[in-house]
Amino acid sequence: LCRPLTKRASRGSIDSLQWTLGASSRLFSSAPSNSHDEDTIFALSSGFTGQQATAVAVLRISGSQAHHVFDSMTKSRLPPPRQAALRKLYDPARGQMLDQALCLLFESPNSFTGEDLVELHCHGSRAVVQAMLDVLPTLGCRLAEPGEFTQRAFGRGKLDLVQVEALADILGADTQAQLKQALSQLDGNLSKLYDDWRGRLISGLAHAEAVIDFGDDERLGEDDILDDDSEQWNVWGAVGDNMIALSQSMKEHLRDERKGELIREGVKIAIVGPPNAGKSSLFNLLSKKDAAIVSPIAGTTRDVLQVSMDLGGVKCTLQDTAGVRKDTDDVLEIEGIKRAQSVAENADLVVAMVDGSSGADKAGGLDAVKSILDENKLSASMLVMNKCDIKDDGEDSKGEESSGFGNTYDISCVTQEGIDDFLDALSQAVTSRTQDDSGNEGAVITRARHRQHVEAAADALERFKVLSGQGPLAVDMAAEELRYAASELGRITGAVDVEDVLDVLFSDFCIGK
Ligand SMILES: Nc1nc2c(ncn2[C@@H]2O[C@H](COP(=O)(O)OP(=O)(O)OP(=O)(O)O)[C@@H](O)[C@H]2O)c(=O)[nH]1
Ligand SMILES: [K+]
Ligand SMILES: [Mg+2]
Repeated sequence: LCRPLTKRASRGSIDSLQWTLGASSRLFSSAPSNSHDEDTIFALSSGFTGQQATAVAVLRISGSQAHHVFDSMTKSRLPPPRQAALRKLYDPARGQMLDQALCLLFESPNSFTGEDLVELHCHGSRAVVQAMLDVLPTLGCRLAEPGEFTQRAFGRGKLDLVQVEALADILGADTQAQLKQALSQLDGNLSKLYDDWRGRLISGLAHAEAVIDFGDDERLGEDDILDDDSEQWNVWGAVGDNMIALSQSMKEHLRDERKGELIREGVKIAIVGPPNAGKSSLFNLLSKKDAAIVSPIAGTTRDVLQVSMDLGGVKCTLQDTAGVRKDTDDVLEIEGIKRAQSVAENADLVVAMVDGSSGADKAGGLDAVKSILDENKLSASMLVMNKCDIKDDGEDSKGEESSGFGNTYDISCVTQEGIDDFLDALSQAVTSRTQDDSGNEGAVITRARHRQHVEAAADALERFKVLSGQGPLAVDMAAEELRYAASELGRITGAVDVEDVLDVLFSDFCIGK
């Protein structure tokens, strides 16, 4: 943990967090402490564009010398911890006043980093910020690497890895749903679930260690061990049942339709349909931007366009695609269709749009859309019949070909007829894909990284299930699966530590007596 972050990530702390989290979790495990980590660091923690002044600029100083650094800049006594105090700040070498700032002092371990920490709420002008950045390095501290404050918080156990991720998500949140989810994760909801599961695995493992080390004649809770039905020694007993129940919980946790990940990453909505259906018109209408070119020429859109939008508090990525036709030799068009198909395949929600006006080839349009969607995508899609403003009254806009699609909506991008209803339905579809009605209190998987580890742990428990039925000779191997599952969960929160097993062994089973 204590090695410096790469200089590649130099654009501020969020970038570096992303980079760090993308790297191997081993980075966080148990690197030895070095002098780099003992440095007292400082950084401008509030946003500063470098162009425009802000009312306030917050500088943070963290490390063993933080209070000393602050002390040397003021000519009055240090304020008590956690109490805001107005102080004049000086360059001690020249005696020149730098600013008058609101100052906050935190004492280790009760600070964000867990170290002694000082926050200076200065005036946010370029001159003040520059003066502070010039003077601080002369006082025995150095500029922090991106993300280094958070890295120290992790190293001192103030945050676990899942909470570090949550912090990055809070800083990157665009929508209320993202924010709510990240705040719940920072609060420790997800960590608690994984820690709890890991605790159960370690207990199970401790039981196995006991059986292995002392043999089953040690009477490790005789009732648990004797299997009534078979009248054989069942080495796992209730512990085995507990592990199997745990594997059920994990499987349920994984059956979440990626709701948490969808909230975090955004719901991908693809608009697909034949040329000239009005896809780009709808794209512009929904995104309230003139982002896509609209024209009566079929084949106007070639590339995939996308915009982010907020639908009912959920982040969505709306994608416009090239028109799809079944029979074409045009190389450019074929490439466009290929891209449209790939966008549809990767979308969480497909809006299939055809020209529903009188005289339009609806059957051909619907047929073309069907040719690029698989059955699941098709049945979950929303079918939009556009241009209802130029449709004869009473004419049924859709024919038999619309069977297989999801609900149908008649709209006009020109008169905006039917748009409100369609938008409501779209919002609802997005919400139903992201709302967690399991009552899980926010303990949902938010990243593929979590999913991978939980899946690996669940797989290990499946193997445990088989091995645990194979009697005393397989205890070793079954225990190994529990160990593996526990370490996979430990990797999620960054807490892998084998000593736990021994701790539980002696505290839970009292074998030493
Ligand atoms: N009357 C009427 N015309 C529409 C409506 N929506 C779009 N149009 C017109 O239909 C034509 C095609 O619209 P686009 O939005 O470019 O259609 P597209 O599906 O993106 O077309 P490609 O990108 O070429 O596949 C344009 O002339 C639009 O002005 C509508 O609801 N009613
Ligand atoms: K067009
Ligand atoms: Mg278009």
